[in-house]
Amino acid sequence: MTGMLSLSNGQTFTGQWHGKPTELQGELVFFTGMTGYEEVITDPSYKDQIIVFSYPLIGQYGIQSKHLQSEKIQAAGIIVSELYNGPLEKKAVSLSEFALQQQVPILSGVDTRSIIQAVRETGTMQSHLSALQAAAPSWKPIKTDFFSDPVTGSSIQTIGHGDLHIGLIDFQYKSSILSELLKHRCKVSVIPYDTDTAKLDALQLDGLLFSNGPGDPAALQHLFATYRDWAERYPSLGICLGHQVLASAFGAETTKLRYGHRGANHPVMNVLTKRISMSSQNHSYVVKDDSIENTPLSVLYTNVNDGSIEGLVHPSLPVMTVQFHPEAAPGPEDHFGLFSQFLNTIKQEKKVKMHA
Ligand SMILES: NC(=O)CC[C@H](N)C(=O)O
Repeated sequence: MTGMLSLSNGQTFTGQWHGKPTELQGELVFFTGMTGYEEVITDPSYKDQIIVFSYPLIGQYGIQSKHLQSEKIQAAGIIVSELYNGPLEKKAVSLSEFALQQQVPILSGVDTRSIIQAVRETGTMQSHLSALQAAAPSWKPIKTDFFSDPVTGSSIQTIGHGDLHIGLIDFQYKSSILSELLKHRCKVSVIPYDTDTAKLDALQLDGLLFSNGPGDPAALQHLFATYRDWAERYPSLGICLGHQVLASAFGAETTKLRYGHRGANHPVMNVLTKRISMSSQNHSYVVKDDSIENTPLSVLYTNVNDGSIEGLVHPSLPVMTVQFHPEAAPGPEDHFGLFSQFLNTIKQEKKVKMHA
């Protein structure tokens, strides 16, 4: 079956449709990593987006549940140049089978280089995928607020055992972030992002990890004062959306990049050591450079390609944030050490308190 992708700048692309015939709209973003499609399509930060993969062959190793970042495909649609469907290792299901089960369409056989060029030239766009080759209906605005409804029905879940008890502030965390904490033998409480401060305090946590998440961090503005209070009282690490939210809580502003950073080889520099390392990234928004002066925070990491802010640190509190993904999944493991650094800081704080 033939399918069509229409972009809001008027360009259209036809390819082969995989899945039930349907049509849908979503923000079109591109991922440049050569591997890692299992992690990418299930990463909740890609919620409702249509992902174009720049690597020309996708599906080579099927889908294995251990790599998934959440219980389902979060992307609204998947676009690839060539789709591989087998043969595969016994344990793996094919990407197209997995997507079919979850009713997420794949468009293959498309000129992904031209699509990505269009996104780079026009910037992130609304796009329409259709099996019926129907023209796009009138464009809906891109959904960027995933946090306006209160979290109902979710409660605090505690997982694992260990000396340190970490609160994972849940903006729809990637499972690899939780696994990193569990690997370091932490007890982790997953805390809905709009939990009452009294409930959070009752857990007697040793530190907070503000998770990644979809959409615009400004959608959480109503909670910035609360997060600042938490970060001033608990050692805190922010990852991606968590970084943007903590920066905003301390007075910074965020803005949307033209087409975002999504890939597995984004070089970042530690401005103190001048050391450059490779990072995994998936974001549209960044903390605005000139807004840092309104905060107590200072820049610790910058992006080598475009100079944007990649990490912040508080001068006197144990608060650190990174725009990139230290948990990788997918991507380089250069920043796994940030988890031990965060946990060692907490241990030091605890010692200081014990002897005070
Ligand atoms: N991975 C994330 O946490 C993404 C953060 C935010 N939704 C952005 O696109 O910038």
